[in-house]
Amino acid sequence: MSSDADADVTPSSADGVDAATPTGEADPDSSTADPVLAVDDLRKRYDDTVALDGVDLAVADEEFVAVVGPSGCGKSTLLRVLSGLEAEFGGRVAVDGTDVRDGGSDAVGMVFQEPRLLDWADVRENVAVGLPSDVDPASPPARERVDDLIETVGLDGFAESRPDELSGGMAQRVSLARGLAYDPSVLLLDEPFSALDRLTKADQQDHLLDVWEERGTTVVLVTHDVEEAVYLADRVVVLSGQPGTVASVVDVDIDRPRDRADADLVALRREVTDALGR
Ligand SMILES: Nc1ncnc2c1ncn2[C@@H]1O[C@H](COP(=O)(O)OP(=O)(O)OP(=O)(O)O)[C@@H](O)[C@H]1O
Repeated sequence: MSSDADADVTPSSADGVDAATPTGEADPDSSTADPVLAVDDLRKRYDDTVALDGVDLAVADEEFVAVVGPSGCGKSTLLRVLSGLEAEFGGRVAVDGTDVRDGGSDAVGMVFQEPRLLDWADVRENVAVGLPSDVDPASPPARERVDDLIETVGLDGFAESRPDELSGGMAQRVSLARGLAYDPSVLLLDEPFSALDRLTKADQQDHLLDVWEERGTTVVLVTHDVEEAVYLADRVVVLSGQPGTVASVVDVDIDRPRDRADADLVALRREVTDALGR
C-alpha cells in the first residue's frame, strides 16, 4: 500500500509517544515513561457491584500485553472502558495522552470473542466498516487500504466472500482486519480465539503475532488461557478476583519465535497460574 493511501485514511494522532522499556513485577505503572495507553487508578462500579478497584496499567508503543484473571474480575469491563463503551468510571484512562472521555478511545480498535460480521456483506465491506467515518470506502485509497489489510490477515482471494463461506478462523481474521482498518494506536482483543478448536487457535495465535510484528500495533489481549497469554505477550497482567485489581505482572522475556514446549515458557505459565491461585 502506498504512503499516499495511508495518509488519506489514517486519523491524526497525538505527538510525542515514544517506545519505553517495560520492567515488570507488580508495578504495572512503572513500566513505561511515556505510554501509549495509561490507566491510573481505574475504578468501575455497576450499582452494588464493584467491578474494578484501582487498576493501574501502562502499555508502551508496540508492546503486547495480555490480561488474565478469574471469571468476573472485570476483564471485559476494563476493555469496555478502554474502548470508550463505558463513559462512567473513576480514575483516568488515556490513549496517546488523550483521555478516552475526550476522544482518546477513537484511537482504539476492538476485536471481540465473536467476529460480529455483517452477514449480507462480503469480506471487503466488512473490513471497510472499520474505516474512519469520514473516509469514503469506495475511494481508491480506502479500497487499497482494505485490500492491503485483507492480504495482511491472509485472506487474499476471499475479498468477495460472505461470512457463511468462511471458517471460524477466517471470520475472526476479517474481524482483526476490521479492527486494524482505523489504524488504531492500541488494538484490544477480548478472548478472540476462545471459540476456536485447538489447532485453529494455535494457527490464529501465530497469525496475530505476524500481523502485530508486521504492523507494529500495540496490543492488549484479554484471555482465560494462560498458555496463550504467555506464548503471545511481552507481559502478562494478572487481575485479582472481584473487584479486579492488578495482583501481579509477569514479564515474558523470551525471544520470538517461541517454542510452546520451551522449559522457560512452561515455568512462566506456572508462575502466572500460581498468581491466579489456580
Ligand atoms: N452491565 C452490567 N451491569 C451490572 N453488572 C455488570 C455489568 N457488566 C459486568 N457486570 C459485573 O461486573 C463484574 C465484572 O464483569 P466482567 O464481565 O467485566 O468480568 P470478566 O472478568 O470479563 O468475566 P468473564 O471472564 O466471566 O467474562 C461481574 O461481577 C459482572 O457481573
